[in-house]
Amino acid sequence: MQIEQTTLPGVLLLTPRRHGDARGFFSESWNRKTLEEAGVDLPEFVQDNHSMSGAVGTLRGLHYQSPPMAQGKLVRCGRGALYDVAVDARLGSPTYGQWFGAELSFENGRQLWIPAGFLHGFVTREPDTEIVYKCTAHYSAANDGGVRWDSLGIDWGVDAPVLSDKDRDAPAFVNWQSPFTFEG
Ligand SMILES: Cc1cn([C@H]2C[C@H](O)[C@@H](COP(=O)(O)OP(=O)(O)O[C@H]3O[C@H](C)C(=O)[C@H](O)[C@H]3O)O2)c(=O)[nH]c1=O
Repeated sequence: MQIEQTTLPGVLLLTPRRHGDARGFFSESWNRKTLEEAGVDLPEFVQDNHSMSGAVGTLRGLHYQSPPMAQGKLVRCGRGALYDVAVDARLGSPTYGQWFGAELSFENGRQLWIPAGFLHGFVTREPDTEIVYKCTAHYSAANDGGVRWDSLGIDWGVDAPVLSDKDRDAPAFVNWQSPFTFEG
């Protein structure tokens, strides 16, 4: 397991080992013990999500769930490729409003750990891209929220993404009141 810090303390890039052979490969995509032995202690996961986006340039985000249903997410790409982004939304954080992005793909096998208190979004780089991710809290429509994808200067690599109506109508970051506070 390769573990990399990012420019946002708390957000980690994880790359599980792949065992290749003539058939292809095998990889333990999630193993709590492996991470704990490497000094990474993630919260309990209670829900797995899986979405597929057909068109290149489909952008889902920037999303969050407000407390007490805030979600940490361990994100990976099951098919295709995507650019995954986390934004620090914790009021009082030294990195408040800062973002980090990484390409996650079937080929590179990389995963992004995004703690609760961060916005999450991604844009697809290949057709029929599938994202799978583990969440530390169950879905709660009442706590579901979003911030406009283009209101933080994020370099998504796309000018006119495919968006849901919800994402198209989301508030700009500057006009949004974060429900999260930095706890050191
Ligand atoms: C998130 C979620 C959605 N749904 C239902 C609600 C809607 O009927 C339908 C599509 O939901 P939505 O348009 O919110 O899906 P995404 O745009 O992919 O949203 C997700 O994408 C970003 C990148 C995230 O990190 C979040 O997990 C989530 O906000 O699935 C559920 O039944 N359970 C769920 O956990």
